[in-house]
Amino acid sequence: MPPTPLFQRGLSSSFAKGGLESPPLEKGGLGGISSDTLPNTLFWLPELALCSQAGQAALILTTALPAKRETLLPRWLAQLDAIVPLLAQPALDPLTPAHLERGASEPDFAVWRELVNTALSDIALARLEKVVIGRRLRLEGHRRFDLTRLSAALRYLFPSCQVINIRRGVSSFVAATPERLFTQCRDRIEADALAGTISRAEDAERDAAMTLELLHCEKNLREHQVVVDAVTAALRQCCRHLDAPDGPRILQLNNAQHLWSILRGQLEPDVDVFRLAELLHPTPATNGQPRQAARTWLQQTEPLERGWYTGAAGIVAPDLTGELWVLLRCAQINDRVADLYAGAGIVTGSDALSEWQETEHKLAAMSTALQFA
Ligand SMILES: C=C(O[C@H]1C=CC=C(C(=O)O)[C@@H]1O)C(=O)O
Repeated sequence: MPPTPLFQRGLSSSFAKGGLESPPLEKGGLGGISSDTLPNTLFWLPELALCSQAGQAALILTTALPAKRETLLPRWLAQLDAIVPLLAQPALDPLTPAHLERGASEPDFAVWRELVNTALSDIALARLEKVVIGRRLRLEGHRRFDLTRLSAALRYLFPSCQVINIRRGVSSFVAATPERLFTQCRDRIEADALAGTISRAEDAERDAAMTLELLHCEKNLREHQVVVDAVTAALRQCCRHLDAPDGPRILQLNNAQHLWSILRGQLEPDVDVFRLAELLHPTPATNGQPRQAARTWLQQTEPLERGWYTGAAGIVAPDLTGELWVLLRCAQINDRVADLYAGAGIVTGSDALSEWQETEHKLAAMSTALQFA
């Protein structure tokens, strides 16, 4: 029986929320960025936070000092009066699925094929072991996307994923990600290694055969092992004890199935969420291996501004422990326009067309949900 996870998959407590784009902290700070765009790092300290964990609930109230007690209490009570009824709101009536216009892919397939072949040559020359190439697809709706409905659709379609919705002015970044960077609870850490993908089949027998195929596919197992090794090496730098990797097992989503290992360890004292993010992000599930060579390769070769795609977002508790998720299966949304992102890991044995098809399956996660938004 697999060990019980520290937290169920999902944000289980909430205090400060943070996020960063990928690669983090390389394109200047927050200064000069309008409130309608997503800067490279965001950190929110909510005035009201409702937490529930292990059967206990708490309300955390925060204010900037100096503050007057006489005005603070009525303000918090008014905010609670406004928020609490929203928690019990009935589900929205479903909309009919909308047709979405498919726009350009950046890169298109011809350029993608060249990129994959360049990556394969660099891998053959031992400049890289693995690199994850990303693409962006624009979809346009006939109505303005409703983000509440979108989150509801994503939660329904992807119950094992973490739905993240970062709103800033007219621009939003939404993800239903299957990949947790880590969960830290006191001195324990759990991190996901998620890499190696096959699609799903409608027919149950065929679907089961595909699962077996993935579990025994040499190329996918190698692609996965690169991530397990890199996460293990990162955790060794901050753990006094590491369990043997738990996996690979299969994580099944309705549009794809992945090889998934969980890495667990006991942390050295005083390791906080920021140190863990620095050590673990980005893993070779989104960047490549060796880390710096892959990052340089992507900066020089990938014709794409990734923005928040492959960045990370999550929560930081008052004791500076927390949980971060990798921003995958995501879209940047502005009114009726959504830019969807997906990528695929390239290792020896990868083929441009199958990797492209894999990104199509990954993009389908968000495009399906957007039809109902
Ligand atoms: C980079 C993505 O997925 C990662 C996570 C799971 C499987 C992956 C793969 O098989 O390539 C990727 O490493 C993405 O969804 O854009």
